[in-house]
Amino acid sequence: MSGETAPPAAQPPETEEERHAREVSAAIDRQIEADRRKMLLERDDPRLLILGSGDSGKTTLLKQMRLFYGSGFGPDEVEHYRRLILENIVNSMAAFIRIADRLGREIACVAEKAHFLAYSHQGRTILPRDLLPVIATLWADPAILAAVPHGYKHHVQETAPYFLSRVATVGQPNYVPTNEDILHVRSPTLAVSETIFKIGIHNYHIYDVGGQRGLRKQWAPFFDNCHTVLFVTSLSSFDQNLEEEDKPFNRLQDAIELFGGVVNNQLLARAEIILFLNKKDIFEEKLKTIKFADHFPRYNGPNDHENISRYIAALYKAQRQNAERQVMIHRTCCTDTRNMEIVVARLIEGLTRSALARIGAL
Ligand SMILES: Nc1nc2c(ncn2[C@@H]2O[C@H](COP(=O)(O)OP(=O)(O)OP(=O)(O)O)[C@@H](O)[C@H]2O)c(=O)[nH]1
Ligand SMILES: [Mg+2]
Repeated sequence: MSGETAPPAAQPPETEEERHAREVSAAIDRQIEADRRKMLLERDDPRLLILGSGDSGKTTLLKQMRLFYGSGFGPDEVEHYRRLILENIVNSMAAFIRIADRLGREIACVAEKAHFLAYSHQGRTILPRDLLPVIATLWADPAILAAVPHGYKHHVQETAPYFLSRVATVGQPNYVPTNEDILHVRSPTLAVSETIFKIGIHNYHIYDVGGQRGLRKQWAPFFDNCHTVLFVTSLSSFDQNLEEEDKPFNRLQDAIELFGGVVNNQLLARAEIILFLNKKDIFEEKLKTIKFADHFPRYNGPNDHENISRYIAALYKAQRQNAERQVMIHRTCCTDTRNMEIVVARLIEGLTRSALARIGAL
């Protein structure tokens, strides 16, 4: 052996096809590496799931967060909400007329009733000018006002009086809904949405789901990697039944059982659980005329909101199989920006602390 190494055999030149394959493979490797880096970077982003039954205020909570941390509502969205407000006005007035009729209450403004009933809003994006005083007159009619407290039994949107009482203004063709109006619009969520806010050093990923019974099977894929569940529930639903069911089923009871499924779910075992007892404004108003014990006969305390909201909180907490599991509770009115500013600021402060602890920065 001379110790010399033989020169490497000459490589045949790369064909056009091989060069193309090599470039494609390198591009795939680069993409995989970019995805891996993105995943590592995003792995510690706080992920929040807003869960709860339909109409409890989940999307309204998200709207408040968008006002505080996002860029608010763009012109197309505002226009979308303007149209929904008009639909809400027409549908709820039609429902109140039906309820007044069913109650045997005679509507005094006969001509306005006939005018309204002859109107069809289908395919329209504005209300005719002559309809605005008609609706305003009907809204002041004692028979319609008597129908309002019965609206919830007939699934009329709770925020209907907010818009009906301002029909002369919000019904104008050039009306631009305010943020407060937008917070009051009901538009059921049908598919899960993701919103990302940059707050401090973190990108918060927030998922808003549809809470109606038929939509809850969409939730589970989002349980993996969820850091925090914001479970939104309506205090005021204690005297209401679910809309979608054939048999009457109490909405508060449904929400409590739904909470049990979430708090005991193994995939969420490490997630923080924050419970929002929402719609405290409607709740307090209802308790002036409705006895809680008529709907929850086991309750034998006074009919006041402090005692009853404590009782309702205990019903939720009793769902935990692990009694050590922490559940932070906020009593909220999600349509009230001043109330929510404080609640959301405190929430984000806590979540930021948890997020920093997760990456070992605390
Ligand atoms: N008065 C009052 N109304 C509220 C409150 N929170 C939400 N609402 C209203 O309740 C209605 C339902 O709220 P959403 O946020 O759409 O409910 P959701 O939980 O997202 O409902 P789904 O999308 O069907 O699951 C809207 O008209 C809101 O304006 C509250 O605290 N007080
Ligand atoms: Mg929603």
